[in-house]
Amino acid sequence: MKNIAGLSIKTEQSQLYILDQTQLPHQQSWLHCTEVNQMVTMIQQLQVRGAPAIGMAASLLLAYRAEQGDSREQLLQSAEVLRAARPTAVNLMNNLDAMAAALVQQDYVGAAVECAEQLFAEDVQLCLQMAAHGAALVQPGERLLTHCNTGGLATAGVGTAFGVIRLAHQQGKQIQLWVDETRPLLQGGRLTAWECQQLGIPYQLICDNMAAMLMARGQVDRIFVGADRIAANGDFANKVGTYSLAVLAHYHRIPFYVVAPHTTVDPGCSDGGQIPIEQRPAAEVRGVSGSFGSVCWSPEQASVFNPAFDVTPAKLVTGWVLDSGVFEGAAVAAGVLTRLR
Ligand SMILES: CSC[C@H]1O[C@H](OP(=O)(O)O)[C@H](O)[C@@H]1O
Repeated sequence: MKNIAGLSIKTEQSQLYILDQTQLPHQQSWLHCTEVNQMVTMIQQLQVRGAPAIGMAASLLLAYRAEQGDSREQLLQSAEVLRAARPTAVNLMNNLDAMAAALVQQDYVGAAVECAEQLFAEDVQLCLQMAAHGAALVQPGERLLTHCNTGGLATAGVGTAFGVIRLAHQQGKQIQLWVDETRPLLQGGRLTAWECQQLGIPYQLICDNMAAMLMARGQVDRIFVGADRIAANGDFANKVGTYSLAVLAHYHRIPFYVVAPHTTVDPGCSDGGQIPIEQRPAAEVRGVSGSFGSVCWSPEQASVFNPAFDVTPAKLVTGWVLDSGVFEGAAVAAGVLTRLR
């Protein structure tokens, strides 16, 4: 396996390393990953996270196991174990489907390694294409808002929604960025803020419940969010809190865009009601933990509802920024998303 250098995933001398995102922004800790169950834990604990990144980590782990001499049968079984790690991000399933197709070839070791490397390289390019299409929508001086983390930490490349924002900044458009902290796991406050610091993007961190006031004050010009799975009709699942942003944007007539590669579209889901939504541990809502320590601020017996994602209906979306272009309501209603692959 050749050397690969992503912001949160890298291979060196055929060994796989994952940047532990639960320790960011205060600690950069690279974890050496060699085992399937270890990768499952990393995905489930969001040490590696983000729809494309999850898929890349899983496929590269399988390629590593192939080079270690695992049999075809072992590798196909490992792919099924990895597939069950998290249910919503369809990129995980798509990557594992591609790896399974490679594993039936006679030289399954070489095919698995080549497939994993190609998937990574493809996502790098898809990110650049999404960024170009999306940044063209951004007018000079706009105040943008984003939710969760959709940058290099969540992908193999520059990101999805954050890749758009990053390129608009690099194009000198003088954008300002509102960053939703994104409770409960704070992907915005910890990870997007960290990526903004690395890139010199002017941002202000807000609690999720402050977005409405900013929109009411006319201080948000455009919203870009990512996606974990897009249904055939354009409904999409994304980090919980996205739906409320979309409703607010609709009410305040603010352009609202979802940014994702075509590998996040699931033609098998006719609408958002068919997207499986991951339910996560109660402890994540009762308190918080990370490199800064941990604290539980709720009664330990507090009953908790903790869906990792919510579904935004297509009717609330201004446009879908994909690697092949920007699509608006009529095209999506006509089924364009199902003809992209
Ligand atoms: C570029 S996809 C990022 C996508 O994944 C995040 O979820 P999680 O942090 O739970 O993996 C969030 O939904 C982002 O939009």
